[in-house]
Order: sequence, then C-alpha cells, then structure tokens
Amino acid sequence: MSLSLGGRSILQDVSLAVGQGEILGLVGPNGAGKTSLFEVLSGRYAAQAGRVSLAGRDVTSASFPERARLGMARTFQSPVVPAALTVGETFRATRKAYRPYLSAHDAEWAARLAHLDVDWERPAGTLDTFDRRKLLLACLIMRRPSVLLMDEPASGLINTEIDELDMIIRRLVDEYEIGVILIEHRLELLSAIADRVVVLDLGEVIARGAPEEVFRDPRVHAAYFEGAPDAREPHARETAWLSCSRSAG
Ligand SMILES: Nc1ncnc2c1ncn2[C@@H]1O[C@H](COP(=O)(O)OP(=O)(O)OP(=O)(O)O)[C@@H](O)[C@H]1O
Repeated sequence: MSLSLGGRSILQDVSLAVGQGEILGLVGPNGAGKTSLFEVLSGRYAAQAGRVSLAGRDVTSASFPERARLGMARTFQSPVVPAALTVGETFRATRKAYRPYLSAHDAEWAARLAHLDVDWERPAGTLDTFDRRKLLLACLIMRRPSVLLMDEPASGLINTEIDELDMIIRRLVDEYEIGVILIEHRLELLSAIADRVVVLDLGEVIARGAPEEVFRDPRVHAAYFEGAPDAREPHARETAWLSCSRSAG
C-alpha cells in the first residue's frame, strides 16, 4: 500500500497484517508514517495503491464509519473527550451512535473492562489523561470491535498506569480475541506485550518479526536511534484479520 499527501510520498509499498487475538507493535522514528498508516487502515486517508482487508472483506473503498460498523476501532494520540458531557452522557451518546442502540449494561461492561472507575456524573473534561483514555477505550469496546488500532496509548502515562494499560490490552486480546495494532515508542512495553513488531522508517517497512529479534537488529537500532536506515525489507505473511498490502491484487 502506498500513500502520497500534498505531492509527497509518505508510505511506499507497506504491507502488514494482524490476526485475531494478536498484538502487533508498530514502531519507527518520528515522521516514519505510523499515524498516516493508521489513517489509511481506518479509512480517513485513501491510499494511491494497494488494498485494505478486514475479516476477509476488501474494505479499501469503505469509509471510516463503515469500517467501524465492520469491527474496526481506533484511538488517537490525544485523548479528546466531549468537554460539555458527563461520563454518563458520553456513554449514552456512544450507545446511540449506531443502530441497534446498545444498552446501559453494555456501557457498564465496557467501563469495567477498561478499568474506568469514576463517578459517571463527572464532566468528562475533568478526567485526568489516563481516565480520558479509559473512557474513550470503553466507548470503543462497547461496540465489540474485532480490531483495535491504538496510537500511542501510553503517552502521558506514568509507569504504574502503563502497567495497568498493559493488563487492559492483554485482557482484550486474550479473552475477547481482539487484534490490536499498537503504535508505541517505548520498546520495553512492546517487548513485553507484542507478539510481533513492524518497524517503519521514512515510509517503508525496514524490519518485522518477534520484538526481541527485531530490537536487537543493528539496522533497526540505526534507523530508530540514529536516523540512518540501511535496509529495506519486502513482504507480508500470515492469516490476517486486518491487513494492508502493496497491490490491489
Ligand atoms: N496531511 C498531511 N499532509 C502532508 N504531509 C503529511 C500529512 N500528515 C502527515 N504528513 C507527513 O507524513 C510524514 C509521516 O507523518 P506521521 O504523522 O504519519 O508519522 P509518525 O510516524 O506517526 O510520526 P510521530 O511518531 O511523530 O507521530 C511526516 O513527514 C508528516 O509531516
């Protein structure tokens, strides 16, 4: 899959896939194209070449809301919550966003799963960063997605919160078989949690594989820490639940 924006090539021949109940880490230096890749996977940007498939279905032309209905969910780097609504009102608005409406029970279940333990009468805008992330995550998992794209969910969190986030994500994956793609700069978190990682640099995949192998790779080290990539790596694998590939075929 390839993407150009404003006449600039942002992603070139990128392919990746995540299976159900799997965590795929997506890493790379600033500006490597990680968020842009999420924009393509979630349908907010249209790639110039390639295809995206979800649960065996070609969703390349599907919009962001259509992909959400088909089971794709996405978090953003900044946990922006509706400041004018309380936590309870945020859940109510989310429950009514798609038909059939979800129940209050679904919201309570999702809040528990996301470890959101706050007064539902509180304005969402008064929550701290982690509780905002939990609220937004709960709103997503309420709809029981099959794939979750998480853009730097640990950003702004302290270590104990990151440990808790790790537990929340593992449970989503292990018990509910959600496939997670996680953009994360903390390599130690990915080493602990990811089944596989893909490394992007300057819009290209330069390595993929088990975290312990990939993070030991001197080429990855060079690209990630010194900004000097010297390797380009081709192909995709796997039994994919969500995937993007380089060609339309
Ligand atoms: N809408 C846009 N128009 C033009 N260029 C863009 C646009 N969005 C992103 N870019 C460029 O695409 C490149 C990749 O950006 P992207 O945000 O995807 O990288 P990233 O790997 O997520 O970086 P970071 O880790 O800093 O979030 C950057 O050079 C950025 O300036």
